[in-house]
Amino acid sequence: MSTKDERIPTRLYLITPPRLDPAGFADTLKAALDAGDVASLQLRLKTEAGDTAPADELRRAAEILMPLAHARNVAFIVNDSPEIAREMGADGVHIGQDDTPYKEARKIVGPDAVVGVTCHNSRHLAMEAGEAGADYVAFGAFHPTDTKVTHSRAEPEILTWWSELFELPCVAIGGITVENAPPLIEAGADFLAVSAGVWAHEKGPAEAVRLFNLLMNP
Ligand SMILES: Cc1ncc(COP(=O)(O)OP(=O)(O)O)c(N)n1
Ligand SMILES: Cc1nc(C(=O)O)sc1CCOP(=O)(O)O
Ligand SMILES: [Mg+2]
Repeated sequence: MSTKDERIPTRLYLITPPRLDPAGFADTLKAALDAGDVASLQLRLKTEAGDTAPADELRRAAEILMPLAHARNVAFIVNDSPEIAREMGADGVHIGQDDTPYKEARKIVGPDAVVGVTCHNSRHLAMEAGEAGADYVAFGAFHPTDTKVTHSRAEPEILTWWSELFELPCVAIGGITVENAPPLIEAGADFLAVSAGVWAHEKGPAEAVRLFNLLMNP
């Protein structure tokens, strides 16, 4: 088992606000991505009812936002839709337990794309996803969140358990802020997936990205 000092530093995985005007959001995104290291950006657009946004909305947002991410060496992940991920040339897709099943998603996006899977607080779901070929497993929610209605609560121990047993990266998600992030980093999260903790930070998204990076690369 590697000690904390030997570990590869945890990195930031940004998740877009669920509703946005891509042209109006572009400058905010550029400032956030220029403020520090960001591993990936997930395009997660939802209707008011919480369903996946219509395909044309996903397409337009990807057309505008993906080049900004790629210009800064930030991977662009599409949430929910492997078809849009493939069509737009995204770096991958994130699927939950109620989305396209892993095998089907992998067939659509191909062997070289990233496929991430929601595993809630389940060791079983994570081992199943890893066994199937997922590129990362996501555990959550670690804290209360207004961004998504959640039914599972994960504890930092699941990150330590995973990191000590498996090479596959693990992502922590759910209500993560600069203030509550340190125990998740310590526990072994390879990535912190954050939405409101960055976009709604009181000092602005760029400062939030800077502060998260201070935690991850002290
Ligand atoms: C990195 C990451 N982890 C978990 C989720 C949640 O996915 P899902 O359960 O499919 O819920 P929605 O995000 O689609 O509402 C995620 N998107 N990203
Ligand atoms: C998209 C998502 N999935 C979760 C899970 O528990 O699987 S929690 C969540 C919301 C993430 O946004 P914020 O950083 O604003 O809490
Ligand atoms: Mg989903």
